[in-house]
Amino acid sequence: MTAPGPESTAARLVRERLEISALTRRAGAGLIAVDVLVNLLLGALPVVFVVATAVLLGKVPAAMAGGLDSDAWSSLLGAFTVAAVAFIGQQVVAPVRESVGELVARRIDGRVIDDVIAASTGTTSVGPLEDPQVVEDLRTAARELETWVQSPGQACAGQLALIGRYTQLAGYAGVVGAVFSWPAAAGLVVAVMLFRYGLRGGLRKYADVRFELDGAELKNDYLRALAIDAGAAKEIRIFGLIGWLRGLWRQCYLDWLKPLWAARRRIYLWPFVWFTAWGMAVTATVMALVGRGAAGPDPELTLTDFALVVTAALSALNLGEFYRESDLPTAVGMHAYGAVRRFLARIGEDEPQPVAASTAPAEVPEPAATITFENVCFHYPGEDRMILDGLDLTLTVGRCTALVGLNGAGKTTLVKLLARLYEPTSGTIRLDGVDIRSYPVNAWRAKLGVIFQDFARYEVSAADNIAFGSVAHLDDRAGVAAVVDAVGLREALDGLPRGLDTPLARHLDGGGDLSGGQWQRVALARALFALRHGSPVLVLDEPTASLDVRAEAGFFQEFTELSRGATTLLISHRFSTVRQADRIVVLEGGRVAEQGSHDELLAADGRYARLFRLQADRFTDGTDGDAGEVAETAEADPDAETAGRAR
Ligand SMILES: Nc1ncnc2c1ncn2[C@@H]1O[C@H](COP(=O)(O)OP(=O)(O)OP(=O)(O)O)[C@@H](O)[C@H]1O
Repeated sequence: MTAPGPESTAARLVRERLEISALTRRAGAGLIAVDVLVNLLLGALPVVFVVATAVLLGKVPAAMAGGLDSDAWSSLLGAFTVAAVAFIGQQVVAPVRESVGELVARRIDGRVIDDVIAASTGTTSVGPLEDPQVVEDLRTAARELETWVQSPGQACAGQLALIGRYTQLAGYAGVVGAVFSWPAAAGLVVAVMLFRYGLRGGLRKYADVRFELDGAELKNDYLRALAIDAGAAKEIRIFGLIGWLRGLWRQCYLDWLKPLWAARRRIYLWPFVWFTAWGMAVTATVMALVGRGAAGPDPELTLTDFALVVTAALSALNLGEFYRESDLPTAVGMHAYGAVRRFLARIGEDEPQPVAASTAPAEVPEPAATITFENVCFHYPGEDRMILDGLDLTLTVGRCTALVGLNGAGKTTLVKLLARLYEPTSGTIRLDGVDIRSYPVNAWRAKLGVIFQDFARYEVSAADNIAFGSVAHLDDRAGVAAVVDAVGLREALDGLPRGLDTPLARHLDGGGDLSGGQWQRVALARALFALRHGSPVLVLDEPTASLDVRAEAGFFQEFTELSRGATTLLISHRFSTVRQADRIVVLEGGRVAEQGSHDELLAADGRYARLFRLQADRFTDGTDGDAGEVAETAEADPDAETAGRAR
């Protein structure tokens, strides 16, 4: 199969317009009909006004001569009424058109946002959301959708607004053709379209350049957010990064704008001169023809006709201008929609295919004996390096398995595979002998309560933050209160303005915030809540990293009690936590290097024992007790890094 060649500009323009037309349909037939009608009206009314005004002028001499009671005066009044209605009608319809256009744009953007959200949240795997190209397309689309200025919806509304402008042009050309000459009318249309072609071509190229510089614009957005967000505010001040940040931001801003300015000069100047010259030549010819038609002893045109043709021709030529409501929104909005379409197309590409249904039921049975990783290999999409390389591991149901290993050994990656956020590159994960991929993914995930190292901190009430562990039981206040007590959060939450109902974000009305360790307890409570509502497999990635020494010491004892009967996978660098697990697994080189109980591993005197003793040596030197870090040892021996974080 040969790869498709580059698309010609004309083909791209046609394709983009067809895509936008197809998108426009999503505003709904009724709303589109109203928009088209309003645009037709807005296009016709100025033409009616021009004709009525010219007719009015032509009737003035006869009306003046005939007096107030004459038919000529009545006829004058009739023309005046038509002109007045056309004029007032324009003033009334113009804002209506704005509103209807805005409604069309918002409705379409709402649907596009729905699509984007559905696609982002609908993937089985999180892989596509970490693909740099997908992320960039999503950010580009989101930027235009959030500002509502040059969004896909605005492109649709802008395209519909052209109906008004071109109706007007057709009306003026019709007047010139009917009253004077059809070739002159055609010449006017050609002149206007030449102006428009030059202008829209320039805008299209400008939009191309703008989107080519997307990377630079996104970098600017990042630096601006970095400067004003609270997240990095502390470090920026303490490390004196303000000057660096300002300088970099200024540099990035110029790196983005300078090519844009240069392109703008290049894009607009010569095409503008070229098309304007042609447009003016055609215009001059038409006007000369009109002048000749009105001159001489036996003119083709009466005075009224002449006034009408000149006004219509000049009004038509005015339409060669930039259309504020249409040109830029269409040019940029179409690009934004291109980004949306690319995002929607790519996000589905890496989706794992379910294995053949075999004999597995749609419901996931209660784990009975084991969860096994069989010869599992895995590398992240787009990367060659194997993170897991022939991993064989058995988790015994109802027991606690601790997973240890150096930073980057692949512990969190293993959890992602267990939760089917990624699928193994090869190998299989089984529940009691059945490939977990043969179950519906959501049914499988409902069996898990996973708290990652970087667990989510939702800006909702404390109660919901916990109850999200089992969203079907969001109203179970007694259950929430029970796990709050279990993880020792009662006092901290009672101290918040609205207790359990306090939104956990200070910028929200009546909101409050928690310390890092308190947030970690919220995450633990979420896992417990999941467990109590039917998720028998608990995975805790660094559950004690932010707990104080006393809380950490009590953690395991309490948690064993609370999670009795659950299958627990515990990842920790703290050996005081790890040692109490039923089984400990050391991960190294993408495989299990050692496994056994704490005593067995110490007796085997292997890697675990060495790491543990490094910690124990520190522990027994009497200087910093259980809370001591093995910093010096870790620095001296990279192998000691795990132990260095163990307390
Ligand atoms: N989305 C990703 N894309 C590419 N590589 C990744 C991705 N996430 C993690 N990695 C890489 O995979 C390797 C294993 O990471 P993982 O987070 O599983 O390690 P870990 O054992 O949990 O480490 P730590 O103890 O520091 O938490 C690391 O080298 C990391 O850089």
